[in-house]
Amino acid sequence: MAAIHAEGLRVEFPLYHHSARSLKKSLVARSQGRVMVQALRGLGFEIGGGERVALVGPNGSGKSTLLRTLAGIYQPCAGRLRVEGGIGSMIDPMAGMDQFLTGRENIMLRGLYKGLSDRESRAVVDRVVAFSGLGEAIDLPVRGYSAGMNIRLAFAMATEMAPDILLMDEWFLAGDEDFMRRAETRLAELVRGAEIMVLATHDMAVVRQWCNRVIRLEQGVITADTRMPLLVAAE
Ligand SMILES: Nc1ncnc2c1ncn2[C@@H]1O[C@H](COP(=O)(O)OP(=O)(O)OP(=O)(O)O)[C@@H](O)[C@H]1O
Repeated sequence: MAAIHAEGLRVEFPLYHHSARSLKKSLVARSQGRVMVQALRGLGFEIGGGERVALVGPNGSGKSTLLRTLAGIYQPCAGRLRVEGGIGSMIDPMAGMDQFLTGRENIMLRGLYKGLSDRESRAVVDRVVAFSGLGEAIDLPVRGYSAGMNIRLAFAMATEMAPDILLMDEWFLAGDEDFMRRAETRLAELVRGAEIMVLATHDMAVVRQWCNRVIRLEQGVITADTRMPLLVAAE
C-alpha cells in the first residue's frame, strides 16, 4: 500500500540577491551567515492509500516546493520523509526534455531511458504522438514549442506511466479546451490507477472534482487539513 509520512519537514533556499527589508522577516532566516528563504517550516503529515490530496494556499506558500520535495527533486534540510510506492511526477512540463531534440525524439529517448526495448519505445512514440495531437510539429525541436504545445507533449508522455503515487502541478491541467476534453478521460484513468494523488492547485473547481482531502499551506506551514467526500472524477 502506498503511503507518505512526513515529520518536521524543512526546506530552505539560499537567497543570493536579496534586500532583506523587502521580504517578510518570518520567511527569511540567517544560517551560517547566508540569508535563507524558509519555504517549508517543519511540516508533519501522513497520506495513505485512496487519498487524493489538494495542496492549496496563496502564492509562495510552499505548494510547489512540497511537491518537488515529495518527488525527490529537493532534499529537506531537516525532518524525515518516507515515501512508499513508485512516484509519477507531472510537475514541470519541460523536465527531462532535451530542447534541441524533436518531440518525437524526446518521447523515444524517455522510453529507452525507462528501460523499454526499442520496439516498446516505438509503440509508446506512436501512442503519445497520436494523443498529443501536435501534428507535424512533433518533428520540430521542442525549443520552438509554445507553452500549450509543451503541456500537450508532456501530458501525453506522463500519462503513459502507471504510478502508485501521482504528484501533479496544476500546470498540467492548463491545456486548451479541446485538448483538456480529451485529456480528462485519460487523467481520470491515471488518477484511478494511482493509490495516492497530490495536486497543487489554486482552482477550487479542480479540488472539488478530483480531491478528497485539502491541505492548506501558508508561509510554509500547514494551516488546515480537511477530509471531504470525493465527488466524481476519481471515484
Ligand atoms: N528555487 C528556489 N530558489 C529560491 N527560493 C525559492 C525557490 N523555489 C521556491 N522558493 C521560495 O520558496 C517559497 C515557496 O515557493 P513555492 O514555489 O513552493 O510556492 P507556491 O505555493 O507553489 O506558489 P505559487 O502558488 O505561486 O506557485 C517562496 O518564498 C519562493 O520564493
